Amino acid sequence: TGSTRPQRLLKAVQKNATKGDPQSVISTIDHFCRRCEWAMNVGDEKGTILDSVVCEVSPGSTLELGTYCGYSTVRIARLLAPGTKLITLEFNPDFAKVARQVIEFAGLQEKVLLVEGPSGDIIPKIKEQFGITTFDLVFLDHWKDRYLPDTKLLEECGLLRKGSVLMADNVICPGTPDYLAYVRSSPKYDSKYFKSHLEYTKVEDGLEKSVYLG
Ligand SMILES: Oc1cc(-c2ccc(F)cc2)cc2cncnc12
Ligand SMILES: [Mg+2]
Repeated sequence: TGSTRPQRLLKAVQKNATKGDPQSVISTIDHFCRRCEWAMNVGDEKGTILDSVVCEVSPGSTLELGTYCGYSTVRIARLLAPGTKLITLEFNPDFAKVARQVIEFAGLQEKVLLVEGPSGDIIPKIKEQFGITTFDLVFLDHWKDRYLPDTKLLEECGLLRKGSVLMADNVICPGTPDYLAYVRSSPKYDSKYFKSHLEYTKVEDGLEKSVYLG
């Protein structure tokens, strides 16, 4: 049987990137997606915006919803201060299998905890299982119909604090209308749209940055 797109992306990383060099892993995946096969990574254009927010927040604790092949996991983890960690949740076991290898190839496995399973089931267990009080930064990049319920779950589970930053991918394409309406109308959030493009294309997309006001 043939390989999958994530497996072909992993092969490209193993062949062309430099072990232990996160930037080479990022550049290799971007090149693969532009020249060989499009894949749903946040990409280089939106990735640069994400990088700037990660640096601004300089998070002690980070949550990523939706790992896929680990591209944004590597982007974020490479910027984290020593001793700080990123928890990333992935529902699809085949994606998780590839992501673990990409993250390890980048040499970032000590900074990343990849947890397999549905975000709605895992989020309520995070405090007790991983000793997290609150998240300083959350990157939402999973199924679009989970953005709003998972955000409400993070609130209810006391995983957000005054100043916690939510960064949401794909708020235009594929689009997350219920999530956008919520963070833009709720008095609990201060929300801002960063206009960009769908990864590796000219189609409009963007990131929504929402600061939790408590
Ligand atoms: O960044 C993304 C893009 C797309 C996507 C797929 C097909 C298409 F035509 C347009 C956009 C889907 C995603 C699912 N999960 C997380 N991120 C995604
Ligand atoms: Mg995305």
